[in-house]
Amino acid sequence: MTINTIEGDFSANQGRYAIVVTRWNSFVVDHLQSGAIDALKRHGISDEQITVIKVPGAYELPLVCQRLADTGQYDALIALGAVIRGGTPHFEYVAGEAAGGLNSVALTFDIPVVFGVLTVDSIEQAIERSGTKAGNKGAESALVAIEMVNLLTQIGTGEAAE
Ligand SMILES: Nc1c(NC[C@H](O)[C@H](O)[C@H](O)CO)[nH]c(=O)[nH]c1=O
Ligand SMILES: CC(=O)[C@@H](O)COP(=O)(O)O
Repeated sequence: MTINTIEGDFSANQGRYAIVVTRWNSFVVDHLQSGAIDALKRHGISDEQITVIKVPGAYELPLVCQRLADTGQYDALIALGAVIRGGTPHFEYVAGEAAGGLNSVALTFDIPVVFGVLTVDSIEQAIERSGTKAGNKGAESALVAIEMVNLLTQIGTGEAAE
């Protein structure tokens, strides 16, 4: 007996991708954005399939992603930002609300919302994760988006099984 396996792949360059990018900490987030775009295009996604939206900070990501998801015009959202801990508990609130809000959008609108928001303790950690020795979380997020679009396409809506 062969076990049925369903998994996303990178063979199909389908889908419409919105990359939602914060202006906060642009010195690293801009590198996340370029990494994400490069990864999408290296996997066959065309310029016409990509839309970039700029928001003030990570706290604004969920609302804008909610509005984008509600349009029905995108197959995946990639949320990119960098929340860098300072001297007060503000980090916890910004990072926590961004993560929770983005997950809520994904579940509410049945759309992949990839969490590409760095949550780090220092600028050095942010730099390491935006294209230097710890990779580029923007590029990684783009690959997650492609895989999820293909996976969910394969799973379907379940209507056909009824
Ligand atoms: N400190 C960081 C912020 N703070 C700003 C908030 O995201 C938000 O724009 C403001 O509270 C107004 O609603 N944002 C980041 O993305 N990264 C930070 O390190
Ligand atoms: C993540 C933040 O909001 C943080 O950068 C703010 O810094 P501080 O906690 O020193 O006000």
